[in-house]
Amino acid sequence: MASDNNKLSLDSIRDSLIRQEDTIIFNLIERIKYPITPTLYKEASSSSWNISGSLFHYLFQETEALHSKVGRYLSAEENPFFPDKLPASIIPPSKCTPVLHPAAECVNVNEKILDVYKKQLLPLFCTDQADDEENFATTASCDIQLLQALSRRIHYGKFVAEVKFRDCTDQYKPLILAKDRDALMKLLTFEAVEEVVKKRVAKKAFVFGQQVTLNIDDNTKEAKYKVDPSLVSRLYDEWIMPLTKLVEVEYLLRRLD
Ligand SMILES: O=C(O)C(=O)C[C@]1(C(=O)O)C=C[C@@H](O)C=C1
Repeated sequence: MASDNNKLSLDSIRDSLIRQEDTIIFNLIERIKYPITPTLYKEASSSSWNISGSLFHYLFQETEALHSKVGRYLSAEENPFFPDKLPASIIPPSKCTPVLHPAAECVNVNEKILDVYKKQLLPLFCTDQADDEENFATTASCDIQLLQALSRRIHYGKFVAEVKFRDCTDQYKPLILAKDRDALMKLLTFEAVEEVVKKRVAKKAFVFGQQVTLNIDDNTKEAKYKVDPSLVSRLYDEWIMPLTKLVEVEYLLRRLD
């Protein structure tokens, strides 16, 4: 969708952001089935595993390398976490006209996303602090899928910014030329939209995280949810939307290069 210039509108981009909420919430529910598993993220040098860095880092880098070979990062919607380590794609690039300005390639906030994920999000969502040795690989695979979904959503800010720039070039141009970050941030912010996003993701977390049973008596029991809806709302409020807006500003600042 985001590679089709004709269909580019703020509504279509927002529809995609809404659909991506489902992916993020389902991936979050999958990841928090497992405990935090701190050993996964520790340097493996002290263990008998023959790798440098942590097991999580090793699996993530190898996963990205494999995905790169089959063309994942040729898509403007995908942004690698380890851009310096990617092998070339065996698939040729698409012949479609790119939607984004070429400077989009320089905007990548994955380092920040990874830092926030390990230091703030995992401790917030995973209530069990233990290790689950039997599920190291499965847990790390869940991390990778969730991080890729978060990264895709946050970097979608480039498409949002492109549409806003095309729709209101006269308003954006002087602010870009003046490199006025604060004014750009103000112009691209829609507080009413953000309020709706926060409410909708909480409702989705509530609906997707319910225990579904066929027994009518179970409805009277106290409901248990797989993820706390208020935390999902906070995830969007404190991390996902601010980082999306950061991507929007960074993209706009380069839009006239
Ligand atoms: O929908 C937009 O206009 C966006 O820029 C996306 C988004 C978001 O991240 O959801 C970010 C900033 C706006 O204030 C509202 C929503």
